[in-house]
Amino acid sequence: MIEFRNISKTFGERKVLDDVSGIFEKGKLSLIIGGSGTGKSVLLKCIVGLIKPDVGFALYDGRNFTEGDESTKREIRKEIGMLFQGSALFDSKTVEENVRFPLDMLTNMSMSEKMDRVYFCLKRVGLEQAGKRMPSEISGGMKKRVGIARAIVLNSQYLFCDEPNSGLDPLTAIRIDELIQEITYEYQTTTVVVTHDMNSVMGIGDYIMFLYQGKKVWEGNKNNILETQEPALKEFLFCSQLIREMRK
Ligand SMILES: Nc1ncnc2c1ncn2[C@@H]1O[C@H](COP(=O)(O)OP(=O)(O)OP(=O)(O)O)[C@@H](O)[C@H]1O
Repeated sequence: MIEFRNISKTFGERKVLDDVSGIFEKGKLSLIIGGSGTGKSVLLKCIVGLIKPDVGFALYDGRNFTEGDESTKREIRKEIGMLFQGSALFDSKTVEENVRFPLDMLTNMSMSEKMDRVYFCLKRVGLEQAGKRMPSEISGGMKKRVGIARAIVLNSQYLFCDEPNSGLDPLTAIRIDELIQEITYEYQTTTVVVTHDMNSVMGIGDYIMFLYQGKKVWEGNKNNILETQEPALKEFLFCSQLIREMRK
């Protein structure tokens, strides 16, 4: 479980996050949603330690990641897996080497132990045949799968995914969501997804936090989101003609 309290962040004159608190539970998929520029990525970065908030902190199963000592932070960092926007694979490394990278950097495992783990993870995402290929030789959906394999290779307790569906066709996007959902339930990870994608909101949102102008203005889940009376969330949800027609 990740709990974060009172997170605020200002860049120059602009308050990008204003006193945001919340809880992401273990074994569940938590989504951060909202329009462009509302602070979703900055919140994610504050929680994973890439940006230091002006105020507030994040607790990882009770351990303070924002204000804790270096050894606590190092311990938590090893338990975090990240799927970056655009997959962020190393173009000059094979699929297998990309997935192995965190093991090379952060463990003392032998090469055969590492390769066992790499192929276990590649198999889990359906890519055990693609280990020797280069990122340029595989599709966008496969790249996301490689990114997921790399994110879980350290047996991550906490999985963060920044726009995992961006640039994918709708069917591939749903397959990636399903894979993230399966992994969350199977390995009981605390999973956090930043997304705009309405299919994701309705398909995998065990918990949903809606940000508007840097504030959390609604929280709930996929089963009650369509009944919201929050004006900014209604505008976000029902902005497309298709969704308005479906709602009728
Ligand atoms: N390092 C930074 N320095 C200055 N301003 C920043 C920095 N990072 C983000 N911002 C600003 O903070 C605001 C929120 O950005 P953020 O990336 O969190 O938005 P977002 O909700 O993730 O949007 P999108 O969905 O478009 O990615 C934006 O106005 C952005 O320009």
